[in-house]
Amino acid sequence: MKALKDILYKVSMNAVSGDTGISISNIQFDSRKVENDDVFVAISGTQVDGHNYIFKAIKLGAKAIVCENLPEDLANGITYIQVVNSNEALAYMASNYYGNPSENLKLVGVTGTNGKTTVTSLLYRLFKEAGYKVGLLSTVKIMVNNQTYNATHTTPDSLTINSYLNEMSDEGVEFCFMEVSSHGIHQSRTHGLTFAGGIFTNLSHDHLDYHNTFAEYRDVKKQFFDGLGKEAFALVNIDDKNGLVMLQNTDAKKYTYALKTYADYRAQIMENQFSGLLLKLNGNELWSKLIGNFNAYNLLAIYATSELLGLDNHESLRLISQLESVSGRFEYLVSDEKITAIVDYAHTPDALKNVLETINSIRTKNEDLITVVGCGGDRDTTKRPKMGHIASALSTKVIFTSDNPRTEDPAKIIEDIEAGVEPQNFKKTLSIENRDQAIKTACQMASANDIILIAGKGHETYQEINGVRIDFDDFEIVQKYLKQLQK
Ligand SMILES: CC(=O)N[C@H]1[C@@H](OP(=O)(O)OP(=O)(O)OC[C@H]2O[C@@H](n3ccc(=O)[nH]c3=O)[C@H](O)[C@@H]2O)O[C@H](CO)[C@@H](O)[C@@H]1O[C@H](C)C(=O)N[C@@H](C)C(=O)N[C@H](CCC(=O)O)C(=O)O
Ligand SMILES: Nc1ncnc2c1ncn2[C@@H]1O[C@H](COP(=O)(O)OP(=O)(O)OP(=O)(O)O)[C@@H](O)[C@H]1O
Ligand SMILES: N[C@H](CCC[C@H](N)C(=O)O)C(=O)O
Ligand SMILES: [Mg+2]
Repeated sequence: MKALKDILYKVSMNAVSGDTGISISNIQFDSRKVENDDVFVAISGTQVDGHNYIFKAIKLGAKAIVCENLPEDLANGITYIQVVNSNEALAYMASNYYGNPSENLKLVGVTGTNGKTTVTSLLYRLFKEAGYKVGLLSTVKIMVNNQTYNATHTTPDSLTINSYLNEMSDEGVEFCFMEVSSHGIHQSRTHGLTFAGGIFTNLSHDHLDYHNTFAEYRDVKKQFFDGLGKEAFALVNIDDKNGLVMLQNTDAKKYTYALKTYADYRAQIMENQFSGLLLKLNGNELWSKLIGNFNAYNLLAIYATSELLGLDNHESLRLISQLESVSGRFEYLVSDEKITAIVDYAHTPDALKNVLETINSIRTKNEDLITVVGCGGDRDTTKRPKMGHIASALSTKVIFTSDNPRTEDPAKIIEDIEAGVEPQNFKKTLSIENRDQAIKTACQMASANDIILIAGKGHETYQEINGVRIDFDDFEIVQKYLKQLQK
């Protein structure tokens, strides 16, 4: 049991009714999880308003209610706290409840449209190899040093974040790298955390269903940097024009990285091949097994962060050169018949363009590039034609297929993608709704030295159709068909 008034430290309150001296058991923001002596935080969401469940929470045993709007009839014996912002209140309460664990370790947040999983996961591995206890909160998985947990979100809710940070702190974890999504910032999931640093990778088209306009999306990302303290560092990619925007109002120490312009951390690409990248990085040579220009940015961010966190430069260059690609990010295999299959999580127009340009820059013109791609349902519909346009313009052949349709009709999603194909590229495209069959067809179409790119789902091991997740793994499927089709 914990004292409610201690949990409310820093929470901005408008009114209090009842006793805040009471002890509470747990914090809940979902009425369905409430048990005796809990405090229920009512949040107005995108689907329903948590305020409608206050009475239900009380029936299940809630002793205290935190809400933005007080109900008309206040129940006897219940403490009501009216707050300015329920999401922010929840974030402070979660942090207080777990003893402010973000202060016990060096927490680094990575934000941007693409590259967050790559940068956080590789930083996790780098610092582990350097001998530290490390934590990771990422799209792919959560790590508390050596313990693995499944991830449900890129940035979990504030209670979950603080619970993992608490476990990390108990384990003696010194560094934690976490992805900070725009949804996470907007819903204050990271509010009140003490960050040792923040990294901005890039900004391009995504999530415009949620944020309405690109400017709104950018400003949400900027809020993360506005919230950093003066002891923290803010490290931004200034080849992206939004990099400097992120630094405009931050108190943090400012650092920049770039390939194309002068910056604190800069690199030149000396070689870019299928076997990896050779970079000149702040005067040092760095060989990496990672592939593609965009990974040069990720490597720069990783190197800069390791220096800002105090790692020896030569040691970190040595360790970075040993890092392998992250699961589902440019993961590839070469079949006995010399067909290369690449599985990549590119699910935004920019990521797809980067990955296709990378493949085109390292393949010879007589090899075909066959792309299999779809778009997720219940997500930004405006990125669909853009992805259709890019895939058909930059590949020799394209098969449009289903991604995670969620509650949408996959055929309709494919139509949206096809709408972006320019007439001269029509003949390169075909559509096969069944993703398994689409991958099989790509394997049948390919001959020796051709490259198959399967984009959009990367590490995912499921396909979500109408709320049900069926087993589905792009990598396993392409591996299976390439083997089966061996002559
Ligand atoms: C659009 C979105 O971000 N939604 C998140 C949000 O849910 P919501 O606002 O829709 O919640 P709601 O259903 O309207 O309910 C409002 C409140 O009423 C409560 N409630 C509801 C029903 C009930 O019976 N009782 C009750 O108390 C709910 O617990 C909630 O507190 O808050 C929930 C709790 O934190 C999240 O789980 C949920 O993530 C959904 C599942 C989701 O799919 N989110 C995706 C879009 C997301 O967050 N993605 C980002 C980024 C991905 C990227 O960058 O590529 C991520 O960080 O993962
Ligand atoms: N720095 C980068 N710039 C542009 N594209 C990138 C970069 N890094 C990775 N990508 C591309 O974006 C895809 C997704 O990368 P990654 O998973 O690291 O991004 P993310 O920001 O974590 O995405 P999400 O928003 O889904 O969590 C990769 O598979 C690759 O195609
Ligand atoms: N974090 C991203 C992942 C998209 C992956 C893609 N496979 C899809 O399902 O749309 C999102 O939730 O928008
Ligand atoms: Mg991610």
